[in-house]
Amino acid sequence: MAHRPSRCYWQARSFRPPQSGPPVTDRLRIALAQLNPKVGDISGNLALARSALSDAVAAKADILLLSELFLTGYFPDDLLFKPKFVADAMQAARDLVADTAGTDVVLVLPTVWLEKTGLHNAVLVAENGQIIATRLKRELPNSDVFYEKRYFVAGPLADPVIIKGVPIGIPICEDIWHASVCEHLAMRGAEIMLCPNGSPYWTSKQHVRKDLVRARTAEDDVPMLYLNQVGGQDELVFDGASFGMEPGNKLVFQGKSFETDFIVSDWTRGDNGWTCASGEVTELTTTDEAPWLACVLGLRDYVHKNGFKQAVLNLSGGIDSAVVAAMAVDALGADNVHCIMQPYQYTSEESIKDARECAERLGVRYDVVSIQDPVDSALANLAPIFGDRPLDLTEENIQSRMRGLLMMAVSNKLGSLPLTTGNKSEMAVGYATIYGDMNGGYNPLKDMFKMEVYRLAAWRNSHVPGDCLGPSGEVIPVAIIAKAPSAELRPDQTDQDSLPPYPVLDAILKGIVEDELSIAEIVAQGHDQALVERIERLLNIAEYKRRQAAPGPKLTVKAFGLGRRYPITNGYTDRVIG
Ligand SMILES: Nc1ncnc2c1ncn2[C@@H]1O[C@H](COP(=O)(O)OP(=O)(O)OC[C@H]2O[C@@H]([n+]3cccc(C(=O)O)c3)[C@H](O)[C@@H]2O)[C@@H](O)[C@H]1O
Ligand SMILES: Nc1ncnc2c1ncn2[C@@H]1O[C@H](COP(=O)(O)OP(=O)(O)OP(=O)(O)O)[C@@H](O)[C@H]1O
Ligand SMILES: NC(=O)CC[C@H](N)C(=O)O
Repeated sequence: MAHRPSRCYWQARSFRPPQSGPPVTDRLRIALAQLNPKVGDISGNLALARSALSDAVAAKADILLLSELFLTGYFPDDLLFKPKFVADAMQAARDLVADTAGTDVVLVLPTVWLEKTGLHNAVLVAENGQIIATRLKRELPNSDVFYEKRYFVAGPLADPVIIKGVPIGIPICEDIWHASVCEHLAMRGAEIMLCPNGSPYWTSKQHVRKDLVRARTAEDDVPMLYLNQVGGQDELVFDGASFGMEPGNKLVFQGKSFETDFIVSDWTRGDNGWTCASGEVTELTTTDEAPWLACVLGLRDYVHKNGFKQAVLNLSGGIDSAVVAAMAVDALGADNVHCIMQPYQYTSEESIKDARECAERLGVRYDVVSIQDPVDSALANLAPIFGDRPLDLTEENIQSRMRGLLMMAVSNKLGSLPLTTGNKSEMAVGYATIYGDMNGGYNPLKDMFKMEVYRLAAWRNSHVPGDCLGPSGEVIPVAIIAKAPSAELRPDQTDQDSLPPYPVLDAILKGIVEDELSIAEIVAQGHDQALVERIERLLNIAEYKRRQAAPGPKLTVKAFGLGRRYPITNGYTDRVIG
């Protein structure tokens, strides 16, 4: 059981600031810079940090905290294997440290740092142009989307750093997910904890973090300031939502979610430790708003950070492409989104009408490009090879591939980033055409089950969340939400010709993918055994498609991509024994 010091214990801690050290203060103004760094852009991130330092000076802050691995961005992956990259990041850190000269701000700078022991995920504490302390992350996360042990050496349990005479504990992100680091810091006299993070979003994460900090502050009787970064980075979205908490579950400030923020808080030492003059407590995002904002921020940053301004997508009159179009408008603005309807002989009048209506409501550029001639021409040219073989998926996939090809042509010519639209249910079972509708650079729905897509479409029709740029009102025509999903690749086709109803499919997939259940356990939930076995088979044999699929934002505890590494060539099948 974790050690729980009492207030008396707090007052009798073994560690006290040295008498010869800086004068002890009873007041601290602490600034947290909740920023959006770009991975690898060391000079751009340095400029952001310098601007934050100026803001901290202007705010008369005593301490400025930046987020984890700030100058490289979180997470730089195998860039860390390049000695020059590490050297450049360390030089930028030294340059930033030098900038603190002549200011009253102590900078707490998380950065990659090479020590005799190896490469570390570290924090430098800089005062008046000098590094006054270095602290090394002890708990290196190595599960799901994290693999820090591939790069870093773990640091030792360390003492607090004396900042303006106050012993401050600096646990780094994963360090607070285990009791021992904070417990040691408290034992050694820490009076305040400053925790820099690179903590990506997924369902309930904001509440999970609060629970953790509530536990640490209760165990150690020390307040904590939790700083997270913001922004999209390939498959991850960082949601910010930084906060401060005193022991006793007292939330003293709450920063913005999915937006940058600069939070200044005033702390005073009293008989019972440090307390904060409570600051602004912004509302946490709701269950519906959070995944929408994660998709919007992920999409916006993917487009902008990769040098694009505009996006293009194929708009079918179905729900998936309508939702992606709305997200793209929220992310980039209507002027920067281009939708293309590409009808073939199986495309219904209703789809053409619904696609146009959706585009008009969103205010985007909309073009209709028929694929009738190029598909028919391809089929005529292939006829000598196909002979008298019956029509099958081959002909359907040519339609899809023609649409993908033409969208890529528009992307090449106009310089817009192509978006793809396959939801998590489809991507799970391979219900998408490789090099066809799977074409595209980024897929906002990759980690969103189909029923969730419906739910969020209805929700977006009555909300314009956060800093979204799209119009208010019913941007997705209800006809699109109400109709049966269809790929329209042959007459009268619906998704349910090939798949079970989506509520059933999603429940089975959640069991297999997110909850790691066995087939027997899912059958015990009331699902048909033959169906569960079929879905598991489809899931496994579609791994090759997912491995070639566009990235998309992680929204759930288990997303396809970084955090779910399955073999493509895979002989394992779970079968109910008995
Ligand atoms: N292990 C492996 N490694 C690498 N490649 C592998 C492979 N196994 C098959 N393949 C290749 O993949 C091909 C099969 O995949 P693919 O060509 O995608 O074709 P396939 O998966 O057979 O068909 C596409 C599916 O997507 C559905 N769908 C739903 C909604 C919309 C759309 C749309 O397109 O708009 C499509 C459509 O109804 C159909 O069920 C094989 O012919 C083979 O070339
Ligand atoms: N006629 C079309 N014009 C333009 N794009 C199309 C057309 N048909 C399909 N697509 C593209 O292929 C994607 C896959 O089709 P799919 O049927 O899975 O999705 P959807 O039409 O958006 O939604 P739903 O599955 O609910 O019908 C679409 O999202 C769209 O990007
Ligand atoms: N950067 C980290 O150490 C992140 C790990 C931590 N488990 C989180 O998701 O917040």
